[in-house]
Amino acid sequence: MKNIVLTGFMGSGKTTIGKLIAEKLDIELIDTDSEVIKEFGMTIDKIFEVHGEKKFREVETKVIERVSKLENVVISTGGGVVLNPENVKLLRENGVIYFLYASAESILKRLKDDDTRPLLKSGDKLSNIIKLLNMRMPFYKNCDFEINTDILTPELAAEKIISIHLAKESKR
Ligand SMILES: Nc1ncnc2c1ncn2[C@@H]1O[C@H](COP(=O)(O)OP(=O)(O)O)[C@@H](O)[C@H]1O
Ligand SMILES: O=C(O)C1=C[C@@H](OP(=O)(O)O)[C@@H](O)[C@H](O)C1
Ligand SMILES: [Mg+2]
Repeated sequence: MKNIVLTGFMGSGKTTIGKLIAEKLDIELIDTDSEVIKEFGMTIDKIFEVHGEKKFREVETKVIERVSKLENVVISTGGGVVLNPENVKLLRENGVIYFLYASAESILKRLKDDDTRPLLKSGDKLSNIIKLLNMRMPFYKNCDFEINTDILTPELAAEKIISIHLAKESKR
C-alpha cells in the first residue's frame, strides 16, 4: 500500500488523526516531529531555542529522506514540511498526500493553551496563525486530497481518509 501522508497547519490534527489511522489499519505511524526529537534528544521547543529553525529544517529533511523510502505506513508531518519542495517530491514517491484543512479560528481554539509550538509562542496568537496560514496555503493546496477537519471529529476524519485511500489503492 502507498503511504498515507498527512500535511497541514499546526493544530490541524496530523498527529492525532495519524495515530487513529495507524491503529485502525494496524500499520506503523511515523511522526516526523518525533523522529526529529529523537535525533536531537530534546523537545521541538528546545531545538528551536538552542539550534534555531534552520538546523531544525535540515534535520527534518534528513528524516523525510529516510521515512519517504518506507511503504505501507502513515506519515504525520510537521506543519512546515511542505515548505521545501524536495520534501514533497520525496513524500509523493511512495505516498498519497492528504491535506488536513483547519480554519484559523479552529486552530486557535485547539492551540490556545499550547506552548510546545515555538512559531506561535510570541505575539498575538490569532494574528500569527492568520499570517502564517495565508502564506502557507498554496503549499498545503499542493496535495492529492483535502480534508476539512473543522466539520469532522478526529475519528471521522481518520475514517474518511482510510476510505479514500483504500478505494484509490483498489484501483491501482
Ligand atoms: N478534528 C478535530 N476536531 C477537534 N479537535 C481536534 C481535531 N483534530 C485535532 N484536534 C485537537 O487539536 C490539538 C492539536 O492536534 P495535533 O494532532 O497535535 O495537531 P498537529 O499534529 O496537526 O499539530 C489536539 O489537542 C487535538 O486533540
Ligand atoms: O508548522 C511548523 O512550522 C511546525 C509545526 C510543528 O509540528 P505540528 O504541525 O505537528 O504542530 C513542528 O514541526 C514545529 O513546531 C514547526
Ligand atoms: Mg503534530
